[in-house]
Amino acid sequence: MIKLLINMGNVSMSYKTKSGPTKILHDINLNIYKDEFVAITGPSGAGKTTLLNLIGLLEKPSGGSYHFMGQPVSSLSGFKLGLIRNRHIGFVFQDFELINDLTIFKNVELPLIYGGISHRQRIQKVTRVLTKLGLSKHLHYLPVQLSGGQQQRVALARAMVTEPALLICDEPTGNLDCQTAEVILSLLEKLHRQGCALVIVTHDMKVAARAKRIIIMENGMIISTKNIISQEEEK
Ligand SMILES: Nc1ncnc2c1ncn2[C@@H]1O[C@H](COP(=O)(O)OP(=O)(O)OP(=O)(O)O)[C@@H](O)[C@H]1O
Repeated sequence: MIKLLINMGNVSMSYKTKSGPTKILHDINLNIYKDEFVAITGPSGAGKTTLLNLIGLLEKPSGGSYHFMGQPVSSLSGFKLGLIRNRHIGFVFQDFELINDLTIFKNVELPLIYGGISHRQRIQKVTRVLTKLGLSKHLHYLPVQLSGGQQQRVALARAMVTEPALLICDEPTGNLDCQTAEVILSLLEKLHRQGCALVIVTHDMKVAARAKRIIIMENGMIISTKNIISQEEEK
């Protein structure tokens, strides 16, 4: 198993705008290892989601080098990136992003269908993960029939079902009340203890403080990195 999941060297990201290319991320240097729990925080517009999209292989950097599990991202095809995402990365978003006309079971089954997993194994895996998250009685419900916290647990189940090496969460508790947010955070921490690397974008410093390392962004740059265990400023 490769220990270094993410290796970014001087990564930049530009978007085309009417007035020409606009650089959103500058000189991002970042390593994330397989046993890490990292929070990314910073003001609105700092580039957190853009960085998360790069980490999660949803977009390719405009410059610099990015290796995911040792593989150079810029030279991989969209198809290959899709396979890596399906196999190794789970995503959880603020607004759950469940498919509203599919049952809970089918929502969670989807990444396994894309991954070519057999019908028998899919039933086992989906039932197991939904039971683990306390949703065994809701397999045939539609997302709208569940509370926000339950929907986020379904989203978490969908992200976990492929047993990814890395879980990427964009404001996972942003739409939840404190108590429900705590349930989701505890589940994420449990997943991390079981060996899944976590990267969370959050505005909430109480959420960020649960991580082992906090990365603070401003104006498209990483301005500081704080290691929570040693309380030591690295930069
Ligand atoms: N597709 C795009 N085209 C052009 N500009 C973009 C695009 N996506 C993001 N941006 C710009 O990049 C900057 C960073 O956006 P990003 O969403 O990464 O910030 P953020 O730190 O996640 O903000 P927030 O906390 O408000 O979600 C913003 O100025 C945004 O307008």
